Amino acid sequence: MAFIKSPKEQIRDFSPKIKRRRVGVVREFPDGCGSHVSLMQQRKCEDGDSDVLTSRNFFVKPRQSFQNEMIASESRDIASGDEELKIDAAAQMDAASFNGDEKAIDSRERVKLVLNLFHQILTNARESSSEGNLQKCSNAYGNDHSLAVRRLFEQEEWAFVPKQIGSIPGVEIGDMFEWRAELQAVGLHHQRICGIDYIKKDGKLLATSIVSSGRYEKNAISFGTLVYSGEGGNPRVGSKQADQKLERGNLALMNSKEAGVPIRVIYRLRIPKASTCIGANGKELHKNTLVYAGLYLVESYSQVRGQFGKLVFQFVLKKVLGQPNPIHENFLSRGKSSEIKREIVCANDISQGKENIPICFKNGIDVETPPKFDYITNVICPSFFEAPSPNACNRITGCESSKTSACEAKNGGTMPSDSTSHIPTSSPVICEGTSCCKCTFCCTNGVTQRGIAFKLEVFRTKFKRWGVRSRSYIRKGSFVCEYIGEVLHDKEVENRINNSDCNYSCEGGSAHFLSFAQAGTSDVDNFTIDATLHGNVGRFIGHSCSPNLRSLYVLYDHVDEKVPHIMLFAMKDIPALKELTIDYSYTMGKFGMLGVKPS
Ligand SMILES: C[S@@+](CC[C@H](N)C(=O)[O-])C[C@H]1O[C@@H](n2cnc3c(N)ncnc32)[C@H](O)[C@@H]1O
Repeated sequence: MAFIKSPKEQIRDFSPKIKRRRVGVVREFPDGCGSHVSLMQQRKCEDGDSDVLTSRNFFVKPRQSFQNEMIASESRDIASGDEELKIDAAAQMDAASFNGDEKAIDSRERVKLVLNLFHQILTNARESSSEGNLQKCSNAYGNDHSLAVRRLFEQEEWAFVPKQIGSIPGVEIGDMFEWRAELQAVGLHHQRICGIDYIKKDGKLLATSIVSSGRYEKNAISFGTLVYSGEGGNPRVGSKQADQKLERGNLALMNSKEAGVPIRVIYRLRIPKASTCIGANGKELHKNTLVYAGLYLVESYSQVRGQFGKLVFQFVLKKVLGQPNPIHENFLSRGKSSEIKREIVCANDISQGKENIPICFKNGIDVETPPKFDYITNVICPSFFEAPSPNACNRITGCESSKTSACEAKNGGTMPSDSTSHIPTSSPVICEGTSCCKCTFCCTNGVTQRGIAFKLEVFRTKFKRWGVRSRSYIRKGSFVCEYIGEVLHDKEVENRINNSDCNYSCEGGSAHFLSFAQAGTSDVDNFTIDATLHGNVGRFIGHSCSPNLRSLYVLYDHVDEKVPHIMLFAMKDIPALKELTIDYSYTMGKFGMLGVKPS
């Protein structure tokens, strides 16, 4: 478990360096929540998270065998006359034949790399298609996706994952894909057209994975249960109307039921036009997205008369318990209007064009309209605060890595980020590349400076007024938003609350303060961010005892650790439409939210 810290390390990371003087306001959160969080509870919060970045061994497959399998596998999709023969050849290749040199690669990184390579190859192939190359190859291999997968495995032998039963290392529940070829590239499902994939083990066909595409009669109604129609005899996918036979995929599913073998299930979602998702490859996905939903067991099967009067196999699959839902189930329901559609959009963009991505306001509960406040995208510093001039930085010529740069030195010798996220770090403050670096935007360390990258929306909750959620899947570690408002001395906040008119007591008792204490500061130097009158989407983020966001202190436009930017990051993978929450308590991440008690 790469990033789970020992209790000692957590104390070092999170405990305030100074004892903080309390200001005269009271934190407000549900009973039993938000009070002192013990270390064990903190650990539980973090442990509850699936740590997908565990290293596993990865084996390299010999070139000859994977090529045979690819040829057999693709031949089946292209459906030639001697299909049966080739299927058997493919099925005989099972996970056991997977031998070769051993190479330790982090499995999650491997999956990301494979997808990147796949897209790179696809792009290159498309670019060269003007010269007619792609056309020629497309004809030979099926289409450009097949070609890209094939080239990927030819060029990068290690990338090939043979057909196997069970989870694929590095692929997580909720991972999203745009094309079937991507499933093939990462080893989730090797069939490009057929919904059922299988292997032959000890002379028996066993299903490895299925893609529920909704092209057959029965649709998924929930992630817990999938009613899946067998293959064959479906004119909608080009075959002749006929009774389905207990052979190939159908036989494999039946055998898997008898053997109690788990099957990977991939759903094709019907994502409403207005929403977006971020796929495992970091791309924004729109509709027909494929999502990996986890392992399922065939519970029963039967033969029923289908809509064309022919016999159809129906398999009922149940999700293996203990696995999370990959995404909001509304995406599965079709035909009837979902909760999401019934919501009224109160404002299309509360940021009024100030954010990269519009932030809309939705209310499906009552007739309340959005509260009024001034939307800002930069913290407002008090008049007495003078942005200190950054320390001399030796990274002045551009993006080349320099072990001695001020940023790296401040981050303990490394940059704790890749191009989209910050990895957990023991450094209390992350230095992202100050203005002196002159490479703020091209460096991978400029994660938060690029602004909000997910389609966030403010929505009406049942019990705590407004909350924030994302319409897209957020991967663990991703930057979500900054908490923005006016930076004030605690004393000033206290005054504002005591002398407040409606501004600090209206909005149903909601308060919008976030206070932080820093090492080496005196009481006089304690600051609070007040987002009551001026703020951003962060002011609507609710409290939870098991939050999905955490804060990190980030410096980029100055180096004054007293007033860092408070950046909120996903501490776990967050399915689309799940409410985003932070822990308001003081003990997590050295900051706390102060709320006014509702009258
Ligand atoms: C930063 S605001 C969050 C946005 C707020 N819900 C709103 O409608 O503006 C903090 C306030 O939200 C409410 N709140 C946040 N999380 C809550 C929770 N888990 N249970 C009840 N109220 C909560 C409290 O009124 C708190 O003072």
